[in-house]
Amino acid sequence: MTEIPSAQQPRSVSLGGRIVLATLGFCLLFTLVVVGLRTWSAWQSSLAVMSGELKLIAQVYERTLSKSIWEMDRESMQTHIASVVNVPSVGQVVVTLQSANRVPEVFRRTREGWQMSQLAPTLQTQLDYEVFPGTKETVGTFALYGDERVLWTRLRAEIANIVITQVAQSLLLAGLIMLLFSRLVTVHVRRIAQHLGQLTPSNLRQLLALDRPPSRQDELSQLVTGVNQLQSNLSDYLERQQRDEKELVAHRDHLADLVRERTTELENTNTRLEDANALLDGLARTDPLTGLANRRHFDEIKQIEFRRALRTGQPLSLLVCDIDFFKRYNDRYGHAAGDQCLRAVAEAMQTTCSRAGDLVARIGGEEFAILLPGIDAAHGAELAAHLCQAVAALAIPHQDSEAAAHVTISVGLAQLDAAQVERFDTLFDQADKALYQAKSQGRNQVVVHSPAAIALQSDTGSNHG
Ligand SMILES: Nc1nc2c(ncn2[C@@H]2O[C@H](COP(=O)(O)OP(=O)(O)OP(=O)(O)O)[C@@H](O)[C@H]2O)c(=O)[nH]1
Repeated sequence: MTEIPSAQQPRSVSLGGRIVLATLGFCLLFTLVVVGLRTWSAWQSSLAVMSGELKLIAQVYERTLSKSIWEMDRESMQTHIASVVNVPSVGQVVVTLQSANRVPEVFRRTREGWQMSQLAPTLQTQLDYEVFPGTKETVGTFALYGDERVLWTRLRAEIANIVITQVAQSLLLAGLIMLLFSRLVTVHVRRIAQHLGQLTPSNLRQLLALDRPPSRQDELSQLVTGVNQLQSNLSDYLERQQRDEKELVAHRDHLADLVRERTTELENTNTRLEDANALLDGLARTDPLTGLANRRHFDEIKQIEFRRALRTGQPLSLLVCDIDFFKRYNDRYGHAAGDQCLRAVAEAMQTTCSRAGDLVARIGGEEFAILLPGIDAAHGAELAAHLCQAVAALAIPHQDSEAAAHVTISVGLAQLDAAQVERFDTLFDQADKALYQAKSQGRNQVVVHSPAAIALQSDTGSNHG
């Protein structure tokens, strides 16, 4: 799960807190507007009250003042004017006496600190005295000026009242909204957040339920339905995925088994083929009668050893052997006996030249070639002599041989002279010539090729050149 680093996380402000702040802001604005309206209204009603008061004062004092003026009772008039100006809402009282023959006389009484104002109401009324019933005489005018300070004092008291009630009202409203929002929304949103935070693939089947009447259908119930639907879909999807994964694993295992079986089969087949190939290869390189290497094998090895000797400078000797008077042997003892003789001679040769690297091959009817890597002519000649002795030791009777009473062989030997010989065939010719020489010298002997054409006589009693 990817977590947002704390440094990048925005500062957490609860939804309820935002609602409260918004409500308080709205209430403040509302309070300002209402306070303004109510203040204007209070001012208007204050003006109306003061006008009413002035009117009432005028009604109360009109008759007594008219009487005092008519009766010329100045003292009483002054007393009345003084008592009028003592009424709190009155700032100034002006009484003007009218007389037909005289200049109007003005009596003015002003409250201390009062100033003429355009805002405070003013009331001017005519003073009439009823001399006789039904006969009225105008004696003067009576002007009352309201005191603006009283208006402001009253307004201040009213404003305080308005502000206190309005603020209390707004605070109560904000508190109520916060409480309702918390109970109806915030607590459930927290529950949903907690539920989502605890969700794991293993508890997707545990559905979300809010602690409130199920009959309540609103945005929260839609959210709960959506969350549960999402969980259900996710759970189904995960189950399908797990099932598919299991099937996939089973298929994979089955496929692996098949591949293993097939591989084993192929390996067995390959092993059998390799064995068969090795067998065929062996057969292709083996002389079926004697079990020695055949001509083909000899031709392969001779090139390898020839090149190795040229490269390393190690000596390489070649023996070419031939059974003496073998035609006569066949003629006297029969072909099967001839085969038996060939097998016995071959075994004797193989036993004598059994050093690693020696190669004994049957290269013709009764002709054999022996490759002796690392062996020089002197050592090779000794080995050839041992060969002749080994064949003689077989004591195979040969009545028609002119060389001995038993089967004998003649051997031609040549050592590779790397300075002179460039092809193996040359070495073979040299050994073959030495063999020819051994034959012509009476057989049953070893002849080593050399310019002097040395012939050695074997221990069998025959001559060696
Ligand atoms: N039994 C048998 N005889 C074979 C085989 N291969 C060749 N021969 C015989 O070997 C004889 C070789 O005779 P020649 O080449 O005249 O030589 P040789 O009689 O040994 O006389 P020299 O070599 O001069 O001593 C032939 O009679 C072939 O038939 C074989 O596999 N089995």
